[in-house]
Amino acid sequence: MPNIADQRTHLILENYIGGKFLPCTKYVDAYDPSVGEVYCKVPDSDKEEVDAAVKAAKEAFPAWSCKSPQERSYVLNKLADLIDAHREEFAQAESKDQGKTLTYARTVDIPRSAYNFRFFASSILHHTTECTQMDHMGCMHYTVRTPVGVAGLISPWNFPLYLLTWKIAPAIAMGNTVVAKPSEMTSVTAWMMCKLLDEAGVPAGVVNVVFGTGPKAGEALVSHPDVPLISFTGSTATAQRITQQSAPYCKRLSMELGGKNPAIVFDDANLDECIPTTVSSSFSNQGEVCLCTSRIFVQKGIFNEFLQRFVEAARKWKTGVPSDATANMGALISKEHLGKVKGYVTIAQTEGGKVLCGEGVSSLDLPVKNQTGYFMLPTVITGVADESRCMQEEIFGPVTCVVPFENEEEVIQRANNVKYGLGATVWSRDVGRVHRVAKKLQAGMVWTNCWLIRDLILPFGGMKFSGVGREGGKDSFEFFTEVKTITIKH
Ligand SMILES: NC(=O)C1=CN([C@@H]2O[C@H](COP(=O)(O)OP(=O)(O)OC[C@H]3O[C@@H](n4cnc5c(N)ncnc54)[C@H](O)[C@@H]3O)[C@@H](O)[C@H]2O)C=CC1
Ligand SMILES: N/C(=C\C=C\C(=O)O)C(=O)O
Repeated sequence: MPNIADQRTHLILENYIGGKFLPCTKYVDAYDPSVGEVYCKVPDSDKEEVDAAVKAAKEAFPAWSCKSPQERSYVLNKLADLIDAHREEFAQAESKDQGKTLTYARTVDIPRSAYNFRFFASSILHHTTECTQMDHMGCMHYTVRTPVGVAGLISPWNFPLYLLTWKIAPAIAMGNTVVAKPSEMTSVTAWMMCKLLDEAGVPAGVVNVVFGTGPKAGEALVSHPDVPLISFTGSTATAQRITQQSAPYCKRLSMELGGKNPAIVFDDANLDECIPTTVSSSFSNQGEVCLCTSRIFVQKGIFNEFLQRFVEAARKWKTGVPSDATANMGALISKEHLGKVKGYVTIAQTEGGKVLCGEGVSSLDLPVKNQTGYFMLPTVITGVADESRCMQEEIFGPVTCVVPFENEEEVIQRANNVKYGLGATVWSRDVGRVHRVAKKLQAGMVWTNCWLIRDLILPFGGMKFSGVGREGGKDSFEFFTEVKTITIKH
């Protein structure tokens, strides 16, 4: 396994098709966001490479889909063990490729990537199907589930290995074969994972990874007639494009998209818990998490106290080089993305907002070699109207807005007043209120008095423009399998 952090020349990735690493004729550049320099060449795959990968996946399907759940489970567990055994190399690579802190990659991304395989290795052993009796007709009905075929998996750059394995693991556990396309900006850990597949016992062709851009490799996969199912995580705009492109083939789609997630803080909230958790929910992973809080509604009676304590805590949330063990936040993914996120701070000011800390208020303290990196301070804004762009659009960076509210009915209506519906947090000691509010919020996931505690057995996904369908436990089982009803007259 190469140590990416020690790489002195450009790393050159290869596609992984039919169990073989294959060079490409063209490449795109991938940057190290902490210095703003190219360090990796990623295959710029096109239809030809995608066709070859789909062919390999199609050929591998009959044998893999006939294996027992126990056999597939064994392979998935082995792969999880191998990722764990190489956890440090993976974490170093993820941090360099994505800009996130090494601590975050070590404690979140990579352990959870291994766990994705472990979780679906176990869950595939415990699924059951339905059976009903119709004695008056002398028959019984039951259902069977079979894998769908070649799954097309498209993943983004914010949790490169974690979100890719969140798709690969259930797909192959259920007996599908896959063609995956990671983000062209963060492809390294997917390539490293391919190096472990053979040793884990994944037969050639079961997992194929084609690297490249969305418009070329991504669209070739989406519009391939032999790929009946697409699981996608990324932006709403891309999801709309995928929906259009796959429409002629009536593909099965699962879409996990953006968010504009509210935190609602009632006046009886435990601020000692709420403030550090809301700082973390706003700025974790540089705010590059679909579930990050970006609108904080605080009840009027505690608004001033909350704001003062929240800004104080945000100022202590340290932006630093990814290897700095004391840093809470590393670099953003790209120069363009940094420009976009900073642009929202300017927009907020033109819309009457006041920047209380972060961008434009304090300056960054970074080593000389990192001054060309894509860093930004955690930024808190207040004084913006609900209709302002910062309160409506997904920023996907370390920028959050804090605004006051009067009462329960009003805040529910205001929290729901966006096109997204992914996650929300509610802070209150009143159990009745928590239940009422959680039920009325238009969000796929509501955390009360906490944030982002996950049980992978439960549904994950959003409503409105935040997604189509759910994944996790039973939902992944249903998405990655076809159901058939069989009737027997006895
Ligand atoms: N999980 C989430 O909610 C994420 C949301 N975003 C949002 O999206 C914005 C743009 O980020 P991008 O990286 O450009 O996201 P994106 O949606 O363009 O990219 C996600 C994946 O889709 C692929 N892709 C792009 N166009 C495609 C197409 N036409 N057909 C098939 N695949 C395609 C990309 O190559 C990548 O693998 C971010 O600023 C953020 O607001 C980005 C990443 C993750
Ligand atoms: N899907 C995303 C995050 C998932 C986090 C988790 O499972 O804990 C995203 O940011 O796209």
